[in-house]
Amino acid sequence: MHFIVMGAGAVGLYVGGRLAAAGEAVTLVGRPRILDAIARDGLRVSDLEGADAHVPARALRLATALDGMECPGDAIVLLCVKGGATAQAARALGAACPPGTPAVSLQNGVDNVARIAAHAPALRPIGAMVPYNVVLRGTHVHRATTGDIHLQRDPAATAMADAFRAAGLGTTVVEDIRPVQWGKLLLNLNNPVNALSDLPLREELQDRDCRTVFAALQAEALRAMARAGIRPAKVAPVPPALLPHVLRLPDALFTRLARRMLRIDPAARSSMWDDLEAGRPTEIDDLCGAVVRLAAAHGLRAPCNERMCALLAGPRQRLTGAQMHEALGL
Ligand SMILES: NC(=O)C1=CN([C@@H]2O[C@H](COP(=O)(O)OP(=O)(O)OC[C@H]3O[C@@H](n4cnc5c(N)ncnc54)[C@H](OP(=O)(O)O)[C@@H]3O)[C@@H](O)[C@H]2O)C=CC1
Ligand SMILES: CC(C)(CO)C(=O)C(=O)O
Repeated sequence: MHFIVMGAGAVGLYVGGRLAAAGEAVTLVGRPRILDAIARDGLRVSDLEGADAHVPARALRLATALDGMECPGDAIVLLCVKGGATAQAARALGAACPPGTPAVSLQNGVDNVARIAAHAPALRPIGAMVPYNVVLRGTHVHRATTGDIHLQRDPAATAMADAFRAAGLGTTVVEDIRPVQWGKLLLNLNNPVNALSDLPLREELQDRDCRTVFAALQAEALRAMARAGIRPAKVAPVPPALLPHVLRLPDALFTRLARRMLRIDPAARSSMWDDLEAGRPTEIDDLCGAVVRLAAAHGLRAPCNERMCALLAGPRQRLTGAQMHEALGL
């Protein structure tokens, strides 16, 4: 198997780095600002449980574009770009990879498999879900929370899951990835709250004002999902329907009940915080925007998610939980 990581950022470098450390053939396709440093220093891959490996640059193939690249017949693409970059990445992959090449979306949101199918119809898109947070600092990627990667069942998924597990990437193969992706989206509704708060995840989740904003976004999403007949899978230690209730608990009770949820590296922040800090477009439309669209398609409105989309569309803001309450009209 030859893994092509399309989008060498936090998730792509973590997954690709672990596979390469286990001896798998890995090509990283990414930006010069990241790949030049890896070409010089190699890649360090670590996790919350203490795994720590150095992958020398010679164990990786590094490419800034797919043009002219020989795509092996046994290639598996791991698509790790942000949702807004999926269409362009899929078109480049479709032009470079043999028909039928599996393209696994390790992205957040619920729309990327359809985007791959629309922009690269000859590839075989496979849905997946990455539950954990990854922190990228220079040439060091660190998994800052826990959980298993979930993969849609597919003829290619069994061998892929074996390779992932052998590399220390806990993996579960599921019959239907859609409910899992909707379950993850419920958790990702914290991304804009975390990004606006400008706090590390662990601190932000210990702030009740921030948690109640997160809960309001989730409550609207749960209502829309129920109306649409979507039953989100349990991705956190708490069942989806109970999440907003647990988030609204007073701090002391929440901290006691949600001990597993708070098992987060103190430095970890959401991927949306990374984007805001770097001045890049965020995935707000794939998260809150998806809730707004689902609600609208089923005769509902999701006003808090609508306002969150508007807040993230404007200039960079830093808001306390109380200020977010006011901005969302809570
Ligand atoms: N970070 C995290 O902890 C988690 C992230 N996710 C999800 O995983 C996905 C990836 O997130 P993350 O790893 O944080 O993203 P990053 O922004 O860290 O990495 C994506 C990288 O891909 C690059 N890129 C984009 N388009 C191309 C292209 N056509 N060719 C080569 N490189 C390209 C980007 O460059 P540039 O910025 O210049 O466009 C960027 O360096 C997202 O959907 C995210 O929501 C899921 C779980 C956890
Ligand atoms: C793991 C989680 C939910 C929060 O960090 C995430 O998916 C992200 O940052 O995008």
